[in-house]
Amino acid sequence: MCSRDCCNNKGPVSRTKEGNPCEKKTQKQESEIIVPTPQSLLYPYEVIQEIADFIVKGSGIRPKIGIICGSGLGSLADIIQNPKVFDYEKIPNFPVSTVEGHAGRLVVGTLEGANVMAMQGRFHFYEGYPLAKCSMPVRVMKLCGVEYLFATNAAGGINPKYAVGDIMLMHDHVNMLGFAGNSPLQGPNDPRFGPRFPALVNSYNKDLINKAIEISKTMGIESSVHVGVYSCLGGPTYETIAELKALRMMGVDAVGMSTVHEVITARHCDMKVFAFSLITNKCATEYSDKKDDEASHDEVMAVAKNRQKTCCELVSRLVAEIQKTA
Ligand SMILES: O=P(O)(O)O[C@H]1O[C@H](CO)[C@@H](O)[C@H]1O
Ligand SMILES: Nc1nc2[nH]cnc2c(=O)[nH]1
Repeated sequence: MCSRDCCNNKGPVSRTKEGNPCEKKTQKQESEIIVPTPQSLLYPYEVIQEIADFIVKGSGIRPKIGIICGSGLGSLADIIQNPKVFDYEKIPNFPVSTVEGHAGRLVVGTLEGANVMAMQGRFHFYEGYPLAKCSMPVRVMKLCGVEYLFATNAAGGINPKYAVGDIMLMHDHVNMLGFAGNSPLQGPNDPRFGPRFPALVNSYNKDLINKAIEISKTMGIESSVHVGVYSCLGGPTYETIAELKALRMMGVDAVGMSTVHEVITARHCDMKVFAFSLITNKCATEYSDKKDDEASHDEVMAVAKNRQKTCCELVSRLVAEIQKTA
C-alpha cells in the first residue's frame, strides 16, 4: 500500500525499476529533497588554506606546535610569548565557541623558543557542530606548518586509582562516536590531507609520552600522573552509572566529550600527537544517593583552574624538550 497521504492507491505497491509508480514527483517536490553534505566536504582544502594563510600572514609566524586548550585550561595559551591573538569571530570561515571556559581565541607566538599556536576554545559535537567542523582547526594548524598536536581536556576519572587533579597521559582511545558511525573523515577523501583508511594504532606518540613521564618526575608529580585510555562520548549529558560501568569494562580510564576527533584528524594528516586529560571529577561506577557523585561543569572549571599551573609547566617543559631536539 502506498503510504503517501496524497495517493489514492490503497492496494499493494508494485515497485518497478523506475521505483514506486505512485511516487510521481513534481519538479518542486524534487527540489525539496535535502541531501546532507558529507562531513569532509564542509571545509575543502582551499578554504582551509585560506584560513591558514590568514593566520600565518597576520601573525608573521609559522608555528610548529599546535595546542588545544581543554575546558578551564585556557591559561595554556596565556603563557605564550609575543602573542598575536585572533578572535574566532574575526577569522574567516571559523566557527564560534559557545561553551563556558572556552574563550574563542587563537593565540600565535613563541613558547620556550618554539613557534606555537593555541586554540583557547575548542569545538564540541554537542554544540551542534559536525565532527569535521569540530576538528577543522587541526587541518588549519597542519597547513600553517604545525607538526605536533598537543590536545588537552578535562575528563571524568573512571579508573578507581585516579584522583581529582591527576593527569592522565593518553596512550589510546575508545571512539564511541565512531562506534555509532560518525567520523570527521566521513565523505570523499582528499588525499592532500591524508589516506582514505588511516591506521590509528600508535596514534599517541610514545617518545612524547615517555618525555612527559620524565618531566613529571622532575616536577615531583609522578605519583599523580598516569598513562591511560580516554573515551569521547557525544555529550552534553554526563554519563549514567550503567554507561560508566560499561566504559570501565571496555578498559576506559577517563571520559570526556572531545579530543578523539581532533586526534583522528591530526593522525590522518600525519601530525605527531601528544594528549592528556586533567581529571576534574571522579566518576561513580556504583549506585548511591550521594549528590557528590553528580558531575558538574562548575566543578570541572574549578579543578582546572586549581591545576592550571601544573598543566602549563608540563606543556612548556615538553615544548622545550621538542625544541631542544629540533
Ligand atoms: O573536553 P573539554 O573541552 O576539555 O571539556 C570537557 O568538559 C566539558 C564538560 O564539563 C565538556 O566539554 C567535556 O568535553
Ligand atoms: N563525558 C564527560 N565529560 C567530562 N568532562 C569533565 N568531566 C567529565 C565527565 O565526567 N564526563
